[in-house]
Amino acid sequence: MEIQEQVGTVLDGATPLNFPFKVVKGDIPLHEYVKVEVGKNVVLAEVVGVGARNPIVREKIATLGINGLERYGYEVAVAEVLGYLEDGRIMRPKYAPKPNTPVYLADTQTLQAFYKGDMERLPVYIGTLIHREDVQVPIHLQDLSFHLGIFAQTRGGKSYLAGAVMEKILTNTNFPVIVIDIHGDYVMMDRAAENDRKHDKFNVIVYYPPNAPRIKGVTAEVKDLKLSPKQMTNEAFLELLGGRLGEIQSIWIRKIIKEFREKGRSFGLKDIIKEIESIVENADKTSDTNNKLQSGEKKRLLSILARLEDLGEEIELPAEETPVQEFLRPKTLSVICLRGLRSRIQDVYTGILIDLIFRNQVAHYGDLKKAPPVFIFIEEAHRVASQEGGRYASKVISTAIREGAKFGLFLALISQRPRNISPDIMANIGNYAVLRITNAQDQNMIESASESFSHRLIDDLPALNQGEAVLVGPFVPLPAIIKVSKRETVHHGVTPELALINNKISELIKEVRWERW
Ligand SMILES: Nc1ncnc2c1ncn2[C@@H]1O[C@H](COP(=O)(O)OP(=O)(O)OP(=O)(O)O)[C@@H](O)[C@H]1O
Repeated sequence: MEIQEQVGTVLDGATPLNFPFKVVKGDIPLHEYVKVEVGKNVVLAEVVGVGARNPIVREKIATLGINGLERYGYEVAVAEVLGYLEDGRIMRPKYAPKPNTPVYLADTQTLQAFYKGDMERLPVYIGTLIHREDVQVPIHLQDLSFHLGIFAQTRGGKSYLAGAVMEKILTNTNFPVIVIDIHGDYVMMDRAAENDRKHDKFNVIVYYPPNAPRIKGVTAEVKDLKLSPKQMTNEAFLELLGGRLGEIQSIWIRKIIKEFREKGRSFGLKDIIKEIESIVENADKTSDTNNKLQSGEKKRLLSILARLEDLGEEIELPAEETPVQEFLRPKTLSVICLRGLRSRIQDVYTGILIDLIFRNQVAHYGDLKKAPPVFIFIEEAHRVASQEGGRYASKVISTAIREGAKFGLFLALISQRPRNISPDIMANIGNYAVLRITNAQDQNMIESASESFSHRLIDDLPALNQGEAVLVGPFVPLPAIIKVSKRETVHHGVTPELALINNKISELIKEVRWERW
């Protein structure tokens, strides 16, 4: 049994929601947890305001420089009531604590009882309370059915935290995880952080589109990501071509793709190019005027051809396909590495993959081999789920986030600009892991999208340090500010250490001079 440490006394003006108290011992930092008796219940509260008072030191007196007045000073804190426990459930009190009631520091045991993982809801632990490194905060994977938003400004620690959630899912459950990796932050997750050697906790497969630049030093299994035009919707294929196609041009493309589909054969980008070339050639050769192309028509086909050839220079769309169920193997992380591709291509790839997985989950719902529950993490979500309506990826994500959870599709959107995410998509995010954010528009977007994100928590966001996050939503027993624990696997998004690199370059320069000499 821990000894109760009184740190304050409740002052006048308490309500069931919050209460001021005079600090009687030590310094109480913001976000410290205290407990107080209300009736028969022990109520937990979080310190949300701290201030120093001294009734003697008024402005006039302060200028006189009188010694010894400090002893009349004291501190006052304000605590926000979190609740009390009844049969393991957190209840809100209906009464205020009485003035003059002692306020105690919440001991580890009490705090851990509030932040208790419910085994039925699959708890995993990614961090500890910021002032209490001995109190683990659970997040319940079951409640990721309300999806997750991971938001922070650049270098705030988003991908570090996302990787922590992924490694916990993969280590503690059999579910597959897919990450759309725009910057190559997750490609080293097959290695243990402690010794940089391969671990055997889960499998990691890194997929690159053919022709996409590859990252050096990857030790995970590497495969080609083969997406064929046959797997794509017409809309996705047209968006890959970029820019605005004329109506008749898109009718041509739809017609050609339809004919390929009807033949039931696999086909790639090259086959579509060949088909158009042969239409133009045959029309040129024929003497039958009915089969000749009008000059406008020929121009249109040639312009489509040029667009297809340009696309072929950027990416290869083979006739072969990577079967979507390959990404759904148990305990496997599929890293879809799109680093180095143009953002338009990255966005369409993201849309195609989410669409394929969503359709697979719907088609094979209930078949645990073909369509197990899957967690999908999407980087740069402000681009692919942006509010500039009508874009393919955004439409696909909007459908997946609205309807996917029923079919075992749990999404995590990662972004440094939540203000650009479509409000329709934001409205479907129930859980938040938010790190440091100073931009007011981003803060407003989060506050207006989330019922559980109080204004008080929003005010805390600019003051967070790197690696500190506010967790809010049904996936945590109570809102919490945590320090994200050290990663178990290697994070490839580490900020380059300039001093170290500079020294290495100096050595290289020395070596070159020595050789010349
Ligand atoms: N909890 C943590 N403990 C230790 N280091 C951390 C932690 N969180 C983040 N970092 C470090 O901070 C740096 C930035 O983190 P991270 O790559 O996750 O940022 P990000 O928000 O994804 O950045 P970007 O927007 O540039 O992709 C990295 O060097 C990472 O190793």
